[in-house]
Amino acid sequence: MTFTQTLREENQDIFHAIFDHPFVDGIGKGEVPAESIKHYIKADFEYLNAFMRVYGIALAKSQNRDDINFFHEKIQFILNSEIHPHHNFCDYVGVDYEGLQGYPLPPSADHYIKHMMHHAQTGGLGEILSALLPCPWTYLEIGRELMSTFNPTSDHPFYPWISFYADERTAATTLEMRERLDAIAADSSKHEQLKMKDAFRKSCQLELAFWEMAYTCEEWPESVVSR
Ligand SMILES: Cc1ncc(CN)c(N)n1
Repeated sequence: MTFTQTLREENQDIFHAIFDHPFVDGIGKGEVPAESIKHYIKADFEYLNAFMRVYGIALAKSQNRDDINFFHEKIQFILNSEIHPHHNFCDYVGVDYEGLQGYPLPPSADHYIKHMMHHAQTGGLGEILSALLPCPWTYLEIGRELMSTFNPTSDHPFYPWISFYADERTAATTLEMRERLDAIAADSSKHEQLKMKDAFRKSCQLELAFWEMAYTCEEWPESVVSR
C-alpha cells in the first residue's frame, strides 16, 4: 500500500463525515441556505488566496523544475479556473462575486490557513503537500459522490460546481500531488512520516470544520460590536 493510500484509509471517518455534512448534502439536493453560501464564498475567496501563497512557498522550496512548474501551474488553475464554482454559488444567491471579497476569515477558516502556513514555513515539501492534499482530494470525492448519488443534469442549480470538482482536472491535481508525496514519503524517516500524517489528518478535520463554519455562519465571539 502506498503512503497516500494509507492516509486515505486512516481518514475514512472524516471523508464520510464530509460527504454526510448538510452543506454538502444540500449541494446534491440543490438546496443550500443563501446565507451559508455567502459565508462560504467570503471565507473561500480568502482561503484560496492563502492556498496560493502556500503553493508559492512550496515553489520556493522546490529542488527541481518539475516541482516548480507544478506549483506554478496550480496557482494559475486557482486564479483562472477555480473561480467558476464560486460564480455558480454567486449566481445561485444572486450576488456579485466582488461584493463577497475582502472579508476577515471566521475562526475555523482562520485556523485552517494558519495550519497550512505553519507547515509551509517550518516543513519540507512532504509536510507541505500533506497539509495541502485534502483540499483537492476531499473535493474530488465530494464531486464524484454527488454525481453518483444525485446524478445531476445541466438544469441542476449546482451542476457547474459538482461537475467542476468531479472533473478530470481535479483528479489530475490530486493524483500528481499524491505521486509527489508518495515519492517523498518513501525516502523519509518514520518521524517525518508521522508529521506528514498529522498535517494530513488535521487538514481533513479542518475541511470538515470549514463546511460547518459556512453552514452555521460561524463568527468570532462578540464580533458584532454593540454601541
Ligand atoms: C476550504 C476548501 N477546500 C478545498 C477547496 C477545493 N480546492 C476549496 N475551494 N475550499
